[in-house]
Amino acid sequence: MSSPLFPLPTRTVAPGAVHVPGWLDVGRQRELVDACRGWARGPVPMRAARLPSGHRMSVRTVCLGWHWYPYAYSRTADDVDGTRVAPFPEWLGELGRAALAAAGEPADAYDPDTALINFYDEHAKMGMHQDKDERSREPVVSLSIGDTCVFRFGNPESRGQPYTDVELGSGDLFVFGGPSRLAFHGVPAVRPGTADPETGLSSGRINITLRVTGLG
Ligand SMILES: O=C(O)CCC(=O)C(=O)O
Ligand SMILES: [Fe+2]
Repeated sequence: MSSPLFPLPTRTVAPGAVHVPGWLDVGRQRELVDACRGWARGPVPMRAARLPSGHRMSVRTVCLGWHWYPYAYSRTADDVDGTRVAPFPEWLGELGRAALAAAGEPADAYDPDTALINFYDEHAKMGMHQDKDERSREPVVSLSIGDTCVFRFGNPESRGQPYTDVELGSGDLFVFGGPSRLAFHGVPAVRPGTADPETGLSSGRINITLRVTGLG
């Protein structure tokens, strides 16, 4: 729920990894859903990225600022149609700074230059991985809207234990930086039917991550 009667407290899941439940109010979530609908239309269409194995990811993704594909960033979507990716809007950078401040992290100098917008249908998952294609080790800011998911947050050494399964609901913020910046993480399950239609997303889950690429 985005506006629970008794909001869950902020929780440090691992050093540098902070979960802030219900950070985005429903109005803000609705604005983000509308913006995501626009970004998904283009200039680069939302797509399921193809992995080096030849398989496609079950999650569909569109990017701003820099286009991510397994496993690099570029200014043009060379694995889709060669189009230049949409710019990263300044207001998302401001949202990123507000997010870090809400998580109790230093925020003033945070200047993300890319956003990955992931859409999960009820069957989509994301395997355990590190976000390591960025040259910068500035924190990742993650925002969730729609269906609740299980977010598995682990350690920088391996895909295995120790990890913590966190339920990320609509409006939740999760920040990982510092000693957890390269922690393995993934989404083993989405819980269908848990979205609040008030956000404008009646089914499925959107996840937006803001990152600093450190690329020129
Ligand atoms: O969907 C999520 O919560 C995580 C997404 C993620 O790990 C990624 O895009 O690299
Ligand atoms: Fe990730």
